[in-house]
Amino acid sequence: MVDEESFDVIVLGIGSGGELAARKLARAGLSVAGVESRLVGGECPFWGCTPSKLLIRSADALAEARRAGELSGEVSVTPSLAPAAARIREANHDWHDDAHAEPLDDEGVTIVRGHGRLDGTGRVRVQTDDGERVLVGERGVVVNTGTKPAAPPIDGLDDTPFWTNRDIFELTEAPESMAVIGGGPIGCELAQTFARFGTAVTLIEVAPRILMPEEPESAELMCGVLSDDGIDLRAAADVERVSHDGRCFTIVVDGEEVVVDRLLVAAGRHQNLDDIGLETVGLDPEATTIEVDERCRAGERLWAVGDITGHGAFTHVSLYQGDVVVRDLLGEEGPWAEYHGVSRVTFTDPEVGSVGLTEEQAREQGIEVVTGLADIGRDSRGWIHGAEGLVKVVADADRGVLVGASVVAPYGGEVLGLLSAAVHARIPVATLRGMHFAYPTFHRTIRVALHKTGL
Ligand SMILES: Cc1cc2nc3c(=O)[nH]c(=O)nc-3n(C[C@H](O)[C@H](O)[C@H](O)COP(=O)(O)OP(=O)(O)OC[C@H]3O[C@@H](n4cnc5c(N)ncnc54)[C@H](O)[C@@H]3O)c2cc1C
Ligand SMILES: NC(=O)c1ccc[n+]([C@@H]2O[C@H](COP(=O)([O-])OP(=O)(O)OC[C@H]3O[C@@H](n4cnc5c(N)ncnc54)[C@H](O)[C@@H]3O)[C@@H](O)[C@H]2O)c1
Repeated sequence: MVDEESFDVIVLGIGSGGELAARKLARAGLSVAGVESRLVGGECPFWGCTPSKLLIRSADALAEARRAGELSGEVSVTPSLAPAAARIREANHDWHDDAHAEPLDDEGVTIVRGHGRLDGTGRVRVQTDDGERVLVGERGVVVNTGTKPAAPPIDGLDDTPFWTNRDIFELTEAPESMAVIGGGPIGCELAQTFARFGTAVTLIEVAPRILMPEEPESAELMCGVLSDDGIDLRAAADVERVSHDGRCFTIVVDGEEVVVDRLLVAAGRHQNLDDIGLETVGLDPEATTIEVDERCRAGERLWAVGDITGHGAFTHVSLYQGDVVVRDLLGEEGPWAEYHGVSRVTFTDPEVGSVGLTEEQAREQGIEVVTGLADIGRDSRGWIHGAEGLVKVVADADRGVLVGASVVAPYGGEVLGLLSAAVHARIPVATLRGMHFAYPTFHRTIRVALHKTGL
């Protein structure tokens, strides 16, 4: 019989939102235990956002240096992954989580290392290296178990030493050649990055286009950009078989053999829900998401945050939901979660940012849609910069507000800020059109797109 340990709140899985919630709840005076089987902080700092954005920053510098030839005179560029690799190790302390665990410890959070499973309402059973512990959360349990890379069912793949995001950030040298399976955000960001470091990249996407959830105009533009980066891009492609001969991968795509040194699989994520005891709290263990209400409640004394809730697999969504849970557990009056203005940015060059609904999604919802599309390259700042890009706005003509928008531009994620505010706060298009837009900025192209809606 294991003694039960009592706390106010148990956080099961310490990803972005769980880390934030544990810290804030402990600071507010609650007793909190956090259960973590790998590294405190989760995917984002160790195998996700931070290392990928560090690599991208270095790759962007290479691309900018190469542009000097046409703008500023000759610059010779000899790419090396070493500085980026060193910055990644510096940022994540060689994959040690002290920088995340110690601040929690300082706030009084008890960190329990091991695999946790729900064990009925308000209870978590943890398998640690030293045996089992049973934690009881008097006020409840917050689940934040996140995702792991998924391997698609491709013949032979499992028998090969393919890489995922858990491997690629440990590299100190760029491979000579690499295939990337999956043209989502991870695949596109890393395909472009490695191409700029000199790797011969083949990017393979099963869907009709890359970046499928984005506007077709954004995806089409990025298809051209990635091809200009020298990437062999194959969309609507069927990967029939993968094999490895001890040295090279052979990937059979649409009947043709692609032979490469390395293979990165970025074909989606698997939610960590199948072994966390969902059945003990009346939830379906086969489910791919945990359904939550506007307070992120998933059941009796049960909350869920992050990728597992299906409201966007982004760090900022997990953090946003973490704050909602903190407010609910502390008895505050809200604000509660809304998802009509979730923004997302794929950090390719140019960046692809979007918020809210695409045109197609808005039409599917029966909205009276009008759109405005503007070319960044034809506006002053875009022309000066030599940039390719676009702004597309999706408006509800009946209500006179934007329900979605996309930006492809240098610093597109920053340009998106204004459009995110517009969608989130339902600012009338008429008000936006009456604004001042500084000249010459990239965000000034929003003015043209708004004009084209006719609203
Ligand atoms: C390469 C890459 C780049 C990305 N770039 C961006 C980006 O630029 N911007 C952005 O917003 N998002 C980005 N993301 C997505 C982002 O990383 C996730 O959305 C973010 O980490 C939030 O995840 P989460 O809070 O759901 O949990 P996670 O970060 O997945 O953490 C969950 C934690 O729970 C632990 N855990 C799981 N099961 C158990 C269990 N049973 N017991 C104990 N512990 C458990 C795991 O070990 C993990 O530490 C990127 C992802 C990848 C892979
Ligand atoms: N900048 C960011 O915010 C950022 C960056 C990276 C990842 N993320 C998050 O992480 C999540 C996971 O990213 P991801 O890119 O791995 O997944 P994803 O699900 O977004 O994209 C995976 C892609 O792989 C393709 N695919 C699946 N099976 C395939 C096969 N057999 N052959 C070829 N292609 C195949 C899919 O059609 C899809 O386009 C994303 O949903 C995103 O929310 C965010």
